[in-house]
Amino acid sequence: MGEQVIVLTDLTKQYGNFTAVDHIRLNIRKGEIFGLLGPNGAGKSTTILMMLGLTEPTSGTVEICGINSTTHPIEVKRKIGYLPEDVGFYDDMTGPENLIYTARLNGIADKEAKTKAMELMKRVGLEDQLAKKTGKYSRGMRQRLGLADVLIKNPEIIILDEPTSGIDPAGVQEFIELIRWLSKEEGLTVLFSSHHLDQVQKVCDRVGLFSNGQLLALIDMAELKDKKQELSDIYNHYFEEGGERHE
Ligand SMILES: Nc1ncnc2c1ncn2[C@@H]1O[C@H](COP(=O)(O)OP(=O)(O)OP(=O)(O)O)[C@@H](O)[C@H]1O
Repeated sequence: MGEQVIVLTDLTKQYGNFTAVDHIRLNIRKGEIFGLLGPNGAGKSTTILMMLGLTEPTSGTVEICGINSTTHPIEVKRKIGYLPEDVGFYDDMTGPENLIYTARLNGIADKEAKTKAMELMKRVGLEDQLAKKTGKYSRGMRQRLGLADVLIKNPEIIILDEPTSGIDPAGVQEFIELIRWLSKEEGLTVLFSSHHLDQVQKVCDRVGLFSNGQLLALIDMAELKDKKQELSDIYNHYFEEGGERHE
């Protein structure tokens, strides 16, 4: 059993009488790629917001690398890099200029920022785009730069929210390989929130199936593979077409 870097204990969020996240208990190990899978409104984003310390739980706790996200949100933000679905850049600046800007905001000295920016451009496969303004980037290039922008802060955990939406199939495949490589080579813990079963199946080590604020199932992808099952078999066991839950 590796070190637990994300520990959710009976995590609950209510909006008035509505329960968006319902007593979630979950431990995620260092270096794991963990998928948050579930239909719209399942509670994935609310759970992520509580991990980031941006929303307070109604009850229960979130600990990130042993730090409580609710009481110590600033410390937690240093540990987590968050890539939203649509990342914003300064469009009239190049990729490296955008990365250096982020590095400066995070207190990284100029010389180191420049070196790291160039290293990361290479690592995310944008070494041929050094002089291009980000306003002219394709969607896939923007997501790659988004990943570099998250990594320049040296996070221990990265949270990717629907990171492949709008990218073509070849771009998706490359992005998935990049995520796997980062997790394997750098021991980075990755949370991958998505509706895409096929992508979650390809990239994740374990998957949590969310519905109506609850964690319905925890799926170990290696075990699933051994049993020659597909993630869709499990998903369809819980949901009918259109996201309705089986009784
Ligand atoms: N600020 C809020 N006030 C009231 N209800 C909210 C608020 N934020 C989220 N909810 C509700 O909580 C539930 C869970 O939403 P959440 O965004 O966490 O789901 P999700 O799984 O991330 O869905 P999606 O895949 O569509 O992003 C939804 O029913 C949503 O309408």
